[in-house]
Amino acid sequence: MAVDYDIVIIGGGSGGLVVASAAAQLNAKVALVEKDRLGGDCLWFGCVPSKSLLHASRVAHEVKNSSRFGIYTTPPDIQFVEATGHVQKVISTIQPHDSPERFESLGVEVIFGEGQFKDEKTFSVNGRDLKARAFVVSTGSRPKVPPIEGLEEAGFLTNEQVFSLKERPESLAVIGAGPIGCELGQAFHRLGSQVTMVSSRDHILPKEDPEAALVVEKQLEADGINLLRGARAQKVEVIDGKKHLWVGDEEVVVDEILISSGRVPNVHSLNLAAAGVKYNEQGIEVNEKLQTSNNRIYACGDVIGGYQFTHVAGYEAGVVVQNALFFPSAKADYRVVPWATFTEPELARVGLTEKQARDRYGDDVEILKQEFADVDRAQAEGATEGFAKIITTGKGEILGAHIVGSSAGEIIHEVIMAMKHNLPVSALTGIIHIYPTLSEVNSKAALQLKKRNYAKNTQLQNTLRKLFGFLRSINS
Ligand SMILES: Cc1cc2nc3c(=O)[nH]c(=O)nc-3n(C[C@H](O)[C@H](O)[C@H](O)COP(=O)(O)OP(=O)(O)OC[C@H]3O[C@@H](n4cnc5c(N)ncnc54)[C@H](O)[C@@H]3O)c2cc1C
Ligand SMILES: NC(=O)c1ccc[n+]([C@@H]2O[C@H](COP(=O)([O-])OP(=O)(O)OC[C@H]3O[C@@H](n4cnc5c(N)ncnc54)[C@H](O)[C@@H]3O)[C@@H](O)[C@H]2O)c1
Repeated sequence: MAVDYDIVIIGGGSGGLVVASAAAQLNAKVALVEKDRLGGDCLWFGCVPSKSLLHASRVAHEVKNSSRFGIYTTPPDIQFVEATGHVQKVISTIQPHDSPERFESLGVEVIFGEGQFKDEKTFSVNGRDLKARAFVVSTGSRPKVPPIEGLEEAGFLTNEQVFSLKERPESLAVIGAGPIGCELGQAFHRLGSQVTMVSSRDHILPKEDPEAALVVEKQLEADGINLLRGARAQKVEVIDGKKHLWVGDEEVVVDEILISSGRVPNVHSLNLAAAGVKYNEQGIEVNEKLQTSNNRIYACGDVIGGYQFTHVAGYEAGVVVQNALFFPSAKADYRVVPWATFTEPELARVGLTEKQARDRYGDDVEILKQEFADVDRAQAEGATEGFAKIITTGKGEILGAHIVGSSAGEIIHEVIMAMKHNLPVSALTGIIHIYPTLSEVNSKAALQLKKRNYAKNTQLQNTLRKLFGFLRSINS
């Protein structure tokens, strides 16, 4: 039986919008179902507002600390509402790119509504039954709220409310020290809130290289953030308008609580069972072609768990477009997935950690670590905290990289390029780096393998010693 659409996409965020625009530009018949606004978390409550707020907070910090460069100012007068005004301005400048009008102009039928699967071949929304050759579920994720006694009654913020606050909370407890907690904790603290961060682990950013995460942790504490490690909030109570939070033996009294303790996939209202789509707590189960247990239905982005980043949702969307519109042969390849946490200093990563590398490659692992303090540009800018750590095999195959420091999220790209194209680490010393740039941290790290191998090669050293001796002896 004929169907109306080549592809019906459910969820118009980072993943769904890429599928929609690519499919429409390939002349497929496309419908996009969105329950709220196009743009998803990244535009409204995620990447865009968080990076805009972080920038404002970084400026405040720079002004406050400018005396180290001989620039004296009065303490900055931070108008919080104007800083969040900057955030909203950035969102509205970017938003037209994700607007219904733009997608309609590409030929996408945009349907606003929250629908459900009726059966294995039908998605029903606003009383209409949509039948398609393929469906894509890209409904994203939402904040996971931990079971803390009294939290619901006391009220709390998540990333969905925090960017539209009209007043700065004078004090803020941040529950969870992953990327959301660290980025927003630092931003609010630098904009004038007194921040207490509660980390269930002994260190912040537990998914990162521990040594690199420690550099960020030290900066958060140097900023003045009160970090409670290895602790969980148990109870909240509102007393005289303040939120009293019990964390182990400590009682923390704050104006607001921000929850940043992980994400849950948006699967529940879709009636996935009717479509034969399996899911678990992490999200929808997919194979490497991003097909669900119903091979006509694909899924991508946060809703499949895994790497929850905008650029990964976009990458997966590309795989889905190929497979859903044509023959399903493309496989998602996660060998080289980079990301960054945009605190100051930034922490960027690609590939394996030191531990993962040692688990897989045993003793055949080299750690090439270069401190920013030995990079001239870092000295010039007073940005000497941090390092680049490139992990390779003895022969120089790049297994991973962890850069913590100023602009780490930018600097890491040449390592990503080398790794993706299977270039050895020597490729990073084989190009001329502009002097003085922070990117020299990569070539300096990479050079260490060459030096280390030369230091081990006593035969070559002796040969060269003899050769130069001979050349000197015949030089008249
Ligand atoms: C505070 C914060 C900061 C972040 N910073 C970064 C960053 O700097 N870099 C980065 O790469 N990633 C960042 N992320 C992660 C990034 O936002 C997500 O990985 C990305 O948005 C996932 O894209 P997605 O398409 O899966 O979901 P989304 O972009 O969230 O899109 C899902 C869409 O589906 C819609 N939807 C949900 N349920 C239904 C339904 N039943 N029917 C119809 N529509 C539905 C939603 O309304 C939404 O529009 C951040 C996240 C947060 C929370
Ligand atoms: N710069 C970026 O790319 C960026 C920024 C923000 C978010 N993100 C994405 O969003 C995802 C979600 O971020 P997140 O920070 O919410 O989640 P996360 O899962 O990465 O970190 C949450 C942390 O909270 C801790 N935690 C859980 N319950 C707790 C409790 N009751 N008390 C104290 N700590 C508790 C967890 O152990 C964990 O370390 C990230 O994994 C990332 O993929 C990316």
